[in-house]
Amino acid sequence: MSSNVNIPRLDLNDYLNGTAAQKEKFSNDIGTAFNETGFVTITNHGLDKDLINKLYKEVQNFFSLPEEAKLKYEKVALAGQRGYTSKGREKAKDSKTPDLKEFWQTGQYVEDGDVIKEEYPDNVEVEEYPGFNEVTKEVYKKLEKAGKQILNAISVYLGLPENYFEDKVHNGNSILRGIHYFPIENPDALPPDAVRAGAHEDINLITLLIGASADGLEVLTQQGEWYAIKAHGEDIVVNVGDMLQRLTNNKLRSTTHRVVNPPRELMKTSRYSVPFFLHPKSNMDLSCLDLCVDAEHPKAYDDITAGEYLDERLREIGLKK
Ligand SMILES: O=C(O)CCC(=O)C(=O)O
Ligand SMILES: [Fe+2]
Repeated sequence: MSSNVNIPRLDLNDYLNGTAAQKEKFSNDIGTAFNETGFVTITNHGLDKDLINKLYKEVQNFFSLPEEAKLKYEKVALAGQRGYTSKGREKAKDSKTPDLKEFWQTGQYVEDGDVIKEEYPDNVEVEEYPGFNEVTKEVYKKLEKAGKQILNAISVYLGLPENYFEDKVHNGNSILRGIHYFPIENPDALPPDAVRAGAHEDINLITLLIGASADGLEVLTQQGEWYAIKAHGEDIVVNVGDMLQRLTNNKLRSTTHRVVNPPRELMKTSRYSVPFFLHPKSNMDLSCLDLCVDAEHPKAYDDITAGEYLDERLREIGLKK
């Protein structure tokens, strides 16, 4: 494995409360890493240890419910965008075999009277565990806030106004996803290509991932090697998604990543993780930014809105018919 993989550990507090020099360094470091590996880890992101522990406890509670109880919350007609998605439904874009996971999705809470609320399905509430609904809401709001702060830093790196994304992500179509990679009782019965999460790129602008309960996340480096991400304790992992790669005409990279199966002796254990997929509103124009297009970097993508792009991608991963 190559040793010069640039996945820096950055302190968000440097950007928010630091000196002008610390702020500038944060923007440059995150921009450079997003240009090279597409991944960073972030400390001081606004979620404390107790909140993260509570989140994992509630996520485990929910997935421990019997399958019939969970299926009450499955909304196939909503393309899994809210509530529960059962085992075997989602696969990576270029894969035929579904991922070895089940998940829950919480969407935007529009609480300021914005008419955009009509565009979004209501969130689904878990009756058995009221604490699940409370903690997912709190985590959604805190990760959304951290995500907006990170987008400000990226805007500065790109030479855009610091608030470039503000109106585009306000009440945006972001999703908090609680994932359970379930135990495999009989590994020999698995299709040979069955993995926890097949190699993929995220669809959205940026993803903020709360440290998973076990190893397994790997990123594909520019040298074509798989590199294991190790997040320390409460750090979050932040990566670029395809919408930001498109907008920046490939200046920021949406890096391929996957979640590998555990070694055989750990196959009967669960893995939990909670990514937050930060999306803009559906009307955001994802046409490549003029300042990312020049003779050396000709425009690589057709113009599209975020809403059109999301529909295209949900079809490719099997969630939308
Ligand atoms: O579970 C993880 O560590 C990553 C999950 C992921 O990449 C995704 O859901 O897009
Ligand atoms: Fe991902």
